[in-house]
Amino acid sequence: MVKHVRAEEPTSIAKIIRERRTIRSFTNEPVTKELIIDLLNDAVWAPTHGLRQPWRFLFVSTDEKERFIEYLLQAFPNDQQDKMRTYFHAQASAFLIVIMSEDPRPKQWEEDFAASAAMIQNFQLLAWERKLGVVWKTNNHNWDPKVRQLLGVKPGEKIVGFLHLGFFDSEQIPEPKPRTPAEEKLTLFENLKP
Ligand SMILES: Cc1cc2nc3c(=O)[nH]c(=O)nc-3n(C[C@H](O)[C@H](O)[C@H](O)COP(=O)(O)O)c2cc1C
Repeated sequence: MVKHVRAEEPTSIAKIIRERRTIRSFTNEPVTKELIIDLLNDAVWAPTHGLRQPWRFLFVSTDEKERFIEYLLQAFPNDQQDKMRTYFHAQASAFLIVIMSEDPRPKQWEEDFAASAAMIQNFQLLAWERKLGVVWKTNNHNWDPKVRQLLGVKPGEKIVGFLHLGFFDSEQIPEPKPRTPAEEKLTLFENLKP
């Protein structure tokens, strides 16, 4: 019988899950569509109820970044454009926008949102393995009708993640933010007091 004992060394999956950090500063190495398609073709093996695969993607490569930022700035008031230009330039080398189709049925909506999040985490872990850093951004502009329109997000769709991407320097990985041990959030049935 297989015993489910903890290995002396973390498995490679546990290692990557623990080591992955949100990365906010990137090198100049360009991010190409070939790499992103490769990563996404693994990430989409996430669980998805009813095999609905509710996601689609908009990718902006490093080569297109400058033109994309100027395009997107149209959505922002004049007095915010300089700030947003600096922000987008400084905080991404490329962008991947994950768009989910919104099922009007609440159960299916939740399942689809959960599947999209699982797929994004797959992507983040796969990217980490290739030294491609990710910040999963949920800034207010993800809900802005002007941003949605410029990005071709249709009624009945939502932006789940505006991912800022770029290669990272292994010497400059942020310190981990320790997690609460699961035991502190775990109730054993023997102690359950409803
Ligand atoms: C759904 C979601 C939304 C997030 N939105 C943002 C965001 O808008 N801006 C940001 O800087 N980080 C964002 N993050 C990244 C978290 O801040 C980050 O995961 C957290 O600080 C823990 O750091 P770590 O990923 O390095 O462990 C988001 C993460 C998730 C899962």
